[in-house]
Amino acid sequence: MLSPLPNCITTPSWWQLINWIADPIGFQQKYSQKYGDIFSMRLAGLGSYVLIGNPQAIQEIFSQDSKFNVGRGNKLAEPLIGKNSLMLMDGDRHRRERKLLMPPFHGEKIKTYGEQICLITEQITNQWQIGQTFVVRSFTQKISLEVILQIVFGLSEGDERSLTPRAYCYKQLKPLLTDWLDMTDSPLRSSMLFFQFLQQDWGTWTPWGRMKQRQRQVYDLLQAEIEEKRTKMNEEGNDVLSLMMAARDENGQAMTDGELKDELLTILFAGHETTATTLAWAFYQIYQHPDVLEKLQIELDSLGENPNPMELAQLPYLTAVCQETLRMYPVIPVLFPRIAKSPMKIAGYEFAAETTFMPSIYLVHYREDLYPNPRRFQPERFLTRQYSPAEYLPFGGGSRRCLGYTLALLEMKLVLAMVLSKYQLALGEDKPVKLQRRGFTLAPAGGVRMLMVGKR
Ligand code: HEM
Repeated sequence: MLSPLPNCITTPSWWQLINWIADPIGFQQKYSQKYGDIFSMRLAGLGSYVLIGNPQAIQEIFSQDSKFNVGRGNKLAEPLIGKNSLMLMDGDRHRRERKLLMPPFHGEKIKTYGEQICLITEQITNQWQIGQTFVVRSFTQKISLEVILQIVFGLSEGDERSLTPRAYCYKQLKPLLTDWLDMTDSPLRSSMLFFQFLQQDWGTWTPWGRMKQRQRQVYDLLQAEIEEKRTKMNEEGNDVLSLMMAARDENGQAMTDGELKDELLTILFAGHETTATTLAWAFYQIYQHPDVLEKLQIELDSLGENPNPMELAQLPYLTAVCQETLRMYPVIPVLFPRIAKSPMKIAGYEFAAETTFMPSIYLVHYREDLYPNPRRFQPERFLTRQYSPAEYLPFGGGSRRCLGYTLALLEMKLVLAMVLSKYQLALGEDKPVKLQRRGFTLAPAGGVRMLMVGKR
């Protein structure tokens, strides 16, 4: 017999939704203390979700991937990334699309991006002045946007004197994208993503109208860029867009312009904020722990001057610092919702078809039994213990595992390595930095203020 959903939160569903939007971490802390590592919430207008912080149950979900629909559960993101996004696909279509998109993000290809990431970091940090304070999240956001524009979209400033169509597109896209993403930079402004009644396009005097206007402008620029690239298909093409345009599925079909544009936006949304925010947290933790900073600098110095990016990426302590940052600060606190296609048993409970499960990265990453003193930043734990995919899941798992995790990790390591080996920085403020919702992600409120003390 089917059981009712386990451990249902009893407050009204509209109240649960408001609390989920305002503070998803506080929400999960409160109810996991009350109900344990599996409980159910009801979000008004969105439905019921079973939140799971139990690694065995998550392992059961990962190992039965094909029994869930995931794309359908990501419907909330459709107004931002378009209906042709990988994130909204299921079944064979999802498998085919992932196969098309995967090669530029893995294997040999990824190695070629290292030099470019180092160059971008150098160009942006060269602008720092001694004695200057800056918001570290704005700086990491500049880097990660530049990485996406150059490596994924294949755009760059080019020659200032002769503004080519590509350089024009780059110049227009940069402020437009930043502006667009900043439209959901607080819980209140993010609420339009969750409440359908706020999604009214009544021109530029409504927040949603402004959002849609920016989106149309971005789509027009991307369309122009795709057409321009198509005329030069034989000449260039080390960027992800060129590789996507050249890719063919097993029936010899190329991606349509609509698919290309939606996938570019998906990559932008999935890859830009996430990496920038995680890097900001890494700086925050490293500069709060002088012993961690010292160990990192000794490790980096051991490679001598101008080390190869791939050597940097393999440093064990630097890797552990990135892993620990991703553990403590999951930018997306829960994985994509998994909707059961048919009745199923998870963790001993019988669930009906259409039950939606949300594996919680946050709940797993703060388990005392896996991570003793979970509130303490301790990179060493990753040097002494191995974690299974259901015990450590910053990039999700199974067939939906983050497409860009190799690029994200490479970018994190190289940016940290470049900055820590060249500059002396300090935190600009003593007070603890809190988490704040930014769209679908969680970011440091205020962005982490830092001071440029000098060069090393
Ligand atoms: C620190 C940075 C990042 C974090 C923490 C992160 C995390 C995640 C998580 C948790 C998921 C959901 C997985 C699941 O439900 O099982 C995901 C999916 C995804 N990520 Fe990332 N991500 C990061 C960077 C990136 C980058 C740089 C890109 C691309 C350049 C990217 C592209 C994607 C895509 C396309 C998906 C959807 C995959 C699918 O539906 O098949 N992410 N990411």
